[in-house]
Amino acid sequence: MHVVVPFDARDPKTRLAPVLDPDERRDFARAMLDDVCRAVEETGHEPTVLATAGIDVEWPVEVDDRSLSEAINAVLARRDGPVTVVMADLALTTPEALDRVFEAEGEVVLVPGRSGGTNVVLARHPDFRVDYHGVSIRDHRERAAVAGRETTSVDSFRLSTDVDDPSDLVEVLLHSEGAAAAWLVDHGFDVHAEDDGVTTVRRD
Ligand SMILES: Nc1nc2c(ncn2[C@@H]2O[C@H](COP(=O)(O)OP(=O)(O)OP(=O)(O)O)[C@@H](O)[C@H]2O)c(=O)[nH]1
Ligand SMILES: C[C@H](OP(=O)(O)O)C(=O)O
Repeated sequence: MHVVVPFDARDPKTRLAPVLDPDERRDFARAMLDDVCRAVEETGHEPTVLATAGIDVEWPVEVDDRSLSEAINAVLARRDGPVTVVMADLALTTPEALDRVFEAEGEVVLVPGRSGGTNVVLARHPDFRVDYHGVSIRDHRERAAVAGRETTSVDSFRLSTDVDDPSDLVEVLLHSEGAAAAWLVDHGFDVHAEDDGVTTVRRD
């Protein structure tokens, strides 16, 4: 299985700017990338990082500075067999969660992200192409349906939890033991219960 992990190496995780400065966002994004790639590796597949610029990681890196969808579609167009795309911000990923995707049947297997995104795509049909951003889960289902492809959804808390906004950091602290969670702890983040919900605080 060809497993691609797309990564914005230049200015990642801009939505975390309220709580992390640019260097911290890069470091935290890299920690999440490491967690995702390691989980992929533990399933027995080697991840390829599809990055917007050269980066130094333990896994093969392909550099493509086109938009996310263009870069992924170029991979889908040139590969013969099935391709899985796993987003690099799935800090709660485990090998077991990924195995559920690899074992799911269907020509197109999708894991929805919260708020309309598509966190994992397994494309077994050679004609399937992605269209990320906006309500991409709806767009991907519609594309598959129009083409008469069978779509399977995998319901996974771990894989549906992408880390986009500051409120998502609670999930990393509570449910991950990987590099991203360790990075947050090292940088003073902690879970904090308030009257109106659970959030994070950052201590000096
Ligand atoms: N190769 C590639 N990967 C991208 C690109 N844009 C985003 N990604 C990656 O695609 C995944 C999902 O993207 P987003 O959730 O929007 O992440 P992001 O762009 O780092 O975050 P924001 O700046 O907050 O939107 C993450 O793994 C990103 O690193 C791109 O233009 N090219
Ligand atoms: C790339 C995008 O990610 P989100 O912005 O939803 O996290 C999507 O899944 O379409």
